[in-house]
Amino acid sequence: MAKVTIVGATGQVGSYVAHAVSQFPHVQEMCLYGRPGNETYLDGLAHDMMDSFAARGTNTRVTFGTTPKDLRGSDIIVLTSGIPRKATQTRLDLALENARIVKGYAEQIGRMAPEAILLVVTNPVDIMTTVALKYSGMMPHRVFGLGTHLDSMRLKACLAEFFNVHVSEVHTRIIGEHGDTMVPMWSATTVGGIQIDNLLGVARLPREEMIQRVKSSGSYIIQAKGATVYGPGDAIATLTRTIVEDENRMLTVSTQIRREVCGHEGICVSVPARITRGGVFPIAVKFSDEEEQMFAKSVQLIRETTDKVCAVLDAESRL
Ligand SMILES: NC(=O)C1=CN([C@@H]2O[C@H](COP(=O)(O)OP(=O)(O)OC[C@H]3O[C@@H](n4cnc5c(N)ncnc54)[C@H](O)[C@@H]3O)[C@@H](O)[C@H]2O)C=CC1
Ligand SMILES: O=C([O-])CC(=O)C(=O)O
Repeated sequence: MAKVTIVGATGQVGSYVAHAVSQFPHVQEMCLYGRPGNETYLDGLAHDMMDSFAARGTNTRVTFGTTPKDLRGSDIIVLTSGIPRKATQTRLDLALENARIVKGYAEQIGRMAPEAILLVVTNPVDIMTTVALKYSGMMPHRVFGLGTHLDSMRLKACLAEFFNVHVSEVHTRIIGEHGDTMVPMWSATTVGGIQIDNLLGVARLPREEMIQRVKSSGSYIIQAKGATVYGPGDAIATLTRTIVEDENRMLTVSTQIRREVCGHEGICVSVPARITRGGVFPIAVKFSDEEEQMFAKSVQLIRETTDKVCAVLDAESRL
C-alpha cells in the first residue's frame, strides 16, 4: 500500500494525475500538496475527488497539505509545480524560473521524505530532474523525470495510425531530450512483434514527418487548448502504477546516467530504464551509430543548460 503525493495539485496536470492515480488499488492515500494560501482550493478538490471515488467505487483516502510535514510518509511524490510554457515559448525558456521552484520543493522533499521515489514533471524536465536530484540530496535511483516516455507514446500513436493497428501492437522508444533533440529508436520499433524494416509497407513510412509531429505536439495542443493534460497525465499515471505495483517495466524516462549509455555520465536524460518499487535504473544499451550521434547532441544541450542553471542557483544560495 502506498501514499502518493502530488506537489502542484492545484495545476492542470497535477489535478488530473491525482484523480487518475487514485484509481490504482495499491494507492491507499492521495495527498494533494500545494502552496500555502491554496488550502480552500485543495479542500474543495479533495471533496470533489471523494465524490468521484464514491461514484466509481474507489477506496483511496484523499488528504491535502501545504506545509513540508505533510510530505512525510510519502512513497511516491510527483512534482508538477512550475510555470507552463506559452505556445510561442520553448520548454528551455522556462529553465531558470522553474529551477528556482523545483529547488525549493526538492529541498523540502529531501528533508521530509528522502526514502520516497520522486517523479519530476516540471519543464524543461531533463534539467529539472538534475536540479531535483542535486538539491534533494536523494539517491540517484530515487529521482527520475517523465522524460521521453510521453514522446514515445506519441510516436506509438502515430505508428498505430499509419499501420492501422491497435496501439498495443506497436512498440517504440524515443531517447534523449524531451525537446527538439529527441532521438527516435527506429532500431527498437516493432509492429506486431516485427521490426519495422521487415514490414513491406515501411518504405512509405514518413519518419521525418512523424518525428516532427511528435516534437511539435506539445506546442500544437497548447496553442489549440491552452495546456497538455491527458497525454502527460496518463503517461505519469502509468509510471506511478509501475512503481506502486512493482511492475518492473522497461520504459524511457529521464534518469541520471553513469557511463551505461555511450560513455556519457552525470546528467539526467531519457534512456531505457528498469522501473521498480525500489527505484529507477538505467540499462546499458547499444544504439545504432546514428542514434548514438544524435543522443550525444541531446546530452550536450541538456548538460550546457543544466550547468548554467545550477551555476545561477548556487550563486543565489551564496547570497
Ligand atoms: N514533462 C512533461 O511532459 C510535461 C510537463 N509539464 C510541465 O508541468 C508544469 C505544470 O503544468 P500545468 O499543470 O499545465 O500548469 P498549471 O499552471 O496549471 O499549474 C502550475 C502549478 O504550479 C504551481 N506553481 C506555479 N508557480 C509556482 C511557484 N512560484 N511556486 C510554487 N508553485 C508554483 C501552481 O500553484 C500550480 O499548482 C509546467 O512546467 C509544464 O511545462 C506539463 C505537461 C507535460
Ligand atoms: O509541451 C509542453 O510544454 C508540455 C509538455 O512537455 C508536453 O506536453 O510534451
